Amino acid sequence: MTFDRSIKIAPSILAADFANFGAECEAIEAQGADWVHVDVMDGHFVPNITFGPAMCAAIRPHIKGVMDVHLMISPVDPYIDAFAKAGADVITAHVEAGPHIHRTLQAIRGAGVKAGVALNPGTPASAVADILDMTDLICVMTVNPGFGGQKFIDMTAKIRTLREMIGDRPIHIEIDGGVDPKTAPLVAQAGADVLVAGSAAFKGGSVSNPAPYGENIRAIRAAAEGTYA
Ligand SMILES: O=C(CO)[C@H](O)[C@H](O)COP(=O)(O)O
Repeated sequence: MTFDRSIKIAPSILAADFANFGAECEAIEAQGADWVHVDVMDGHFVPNITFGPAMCAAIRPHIKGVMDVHLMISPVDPYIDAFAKAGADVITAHVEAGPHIHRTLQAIRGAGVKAGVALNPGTPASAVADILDMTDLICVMTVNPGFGGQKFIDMTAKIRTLREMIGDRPIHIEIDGGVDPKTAPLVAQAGADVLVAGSAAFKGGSVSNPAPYGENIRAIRAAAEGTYA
């Protein structure tokens, strides 16, 4: 996985057909997704339960590109090896999920995986100031985590602060929650390069009618790149 700052669209399979994940991953990639985002929720750190490492391992053969695993779980450390073995390219843990984010990031990189750290809307940019050199991605939550389809919370000031703090380090800024063609330009202009989109990416389409996925992804990308009419 090489680093670049171009806009990457990462559809969240939280909005896909839960009975058909393998085919959904293939369809969304064929329609232009750059990364596939997998939202792991435990019913403890967030009030919803989704899937675990076995599901990630099952969909891995259906994803050609980056499998981006967002852990909304606490504790995190006992599960890192399982998600790494499942084939994650990026594993992101929340800074709020425990007292030892430094140890968690070390463990993720130690497993040979890119290490991401996520910030809830109520957590300031300063929470990652001392861990930048061990971080490959900062996920700025623009909803309170737990569910898809929520209203976008404006975190553009935080994104700008993070971009300044990062300087020339090779760290992605990922935005997660309520990203659509209206909100994508705000976060891209502020300095984000990875845009997670669930509802806005999958809306109107299906495995048997995937063309809307492509239209949705092209609209979000064009908006982020400043060409959306
Ligand atoms: O992490 C998440 C929720 O915790 C989802 O990835 C996020 O909400 C994306 O869904 P949508 O684009 O529908 O808001």
